[in-house]
Amino acid sequence: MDEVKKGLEGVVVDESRVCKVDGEEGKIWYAGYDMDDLARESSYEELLFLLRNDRLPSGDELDGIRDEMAARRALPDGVAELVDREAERTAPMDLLRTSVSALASYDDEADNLDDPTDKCLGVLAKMPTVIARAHRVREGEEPVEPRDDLGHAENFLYTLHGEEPTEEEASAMDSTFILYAEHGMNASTFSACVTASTLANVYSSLTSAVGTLQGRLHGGATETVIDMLEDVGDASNAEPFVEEKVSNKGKIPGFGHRVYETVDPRCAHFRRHIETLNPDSELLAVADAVREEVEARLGDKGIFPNTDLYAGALYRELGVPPAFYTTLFAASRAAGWSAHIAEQIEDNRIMRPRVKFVGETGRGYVPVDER
Ligand SMILES: CC(=O)SCCNC(=O)CCNC(=O)[C@H](O)C(C)(C)COP(=O)(O)OP(=O)(O)OC[C@H]1O[C@@H](n2cnc3c(N)ncnc32)[C@H](O)[C@@H]1OP(=O)(O)O
Ligand SMILES: O=C([O-])CC(=O)C(=O)O
Repeated sequence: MDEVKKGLEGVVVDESRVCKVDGEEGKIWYAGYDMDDLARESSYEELLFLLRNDRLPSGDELDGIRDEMAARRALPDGVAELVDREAERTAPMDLLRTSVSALASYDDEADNLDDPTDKCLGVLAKMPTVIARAHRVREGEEPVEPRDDLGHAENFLYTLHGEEPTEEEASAMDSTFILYAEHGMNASTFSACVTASTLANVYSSLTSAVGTLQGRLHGGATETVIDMLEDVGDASNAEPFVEEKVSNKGKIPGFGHRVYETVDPRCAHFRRHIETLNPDSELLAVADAVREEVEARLGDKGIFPNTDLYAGALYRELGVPPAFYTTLFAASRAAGWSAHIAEQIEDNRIMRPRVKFVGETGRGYVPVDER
């Protein structure tokens, strides 16, 4: 009864139709569809439709969700002002979290839970706008308003850089949104579900999730990986770097996963896009060299690359500064958060685990002047 499952390892909290992660085989299925196929063939908007409706859209339905997302990209004036005011001094993930929270103030029916997915899509459409705007303000550049004739990923790069991306760049960006979109009951999704289980509004649930993704054991690893690759500097330094980490029992960012016993299947997609955009990427060479050393030393222990190993190197090729990497992970994962929030609300029971009490009882209270 009182067995403690530290880190909730192996605990099954509910049923879900959203995503199957097969950690033994290294496969991901989004609503029954192979993630590998979707990452190559699909678009983020199509995935949003799939997660919402449990089926792929017709051509008209796909146009419909694209138009709907595009129409919801603009920020309320108050949130645009918040971003403009805070972007310089506030870390991007903190600002994204605060902006998601602030969006509740501009929804007259924020607490209405009749169609949580629709409300989440309104937030999800705006997250890239917040990110691009914050980046431009930090750089001392004029914000670029979103365009409704561009897809979700293409529009993000357009608002970030002020010019339309190439087809390869837009396709790589779209892939990153798909790759990071969903991954079962990970920490940030769990956090969203705990908040949703109290019947809090979706702004609260999404804000909880953004906050949870920030940590460097979860989404924040996208940024620590880049710091590590830059510190290593050259592929020839990978061996002594990994040797030193292993002998000091240090954790190497971008490796290890609670679910995978093999390489994370998303790595290959991030990697192939880096190769397409820049076959001479030095960061890619360093990441590959570190990977080879880690697999040789820790593969027996089940330590393999996770999705974050190559993500930063790809974001770099797309011109995204490192401080914004985790915000893009959040903007992508919002798809999964939304789907799980909807499932939670549809068949809800408040989340309320227990802790095993190991403290004392019966301590006699002594008034302060007698201590
Ligand atoms: C999108 C994502 O969130 S993916 C994960 C992103 N996070 C990272 O890349 C950070 C580095 N990785 C880690 O810290 C962990 O692997 C986590 C947080 C992802 C998973 O943690 P857990 O499932 O709790 O594994 P735990 O930390 O207990 O590690 C188990 C063993 O593997 C080792 N290990 C786990 N990850 C690593 C790593 N990255 N480098 C070296 N050793 C590792 C641990 O030292 C531990 O060894 P021990 O049994 O000898 O003490
Ligand atoms: O599933 C997890 O524990 C971590 C995660 O979010 C991911 O790998 O995308």
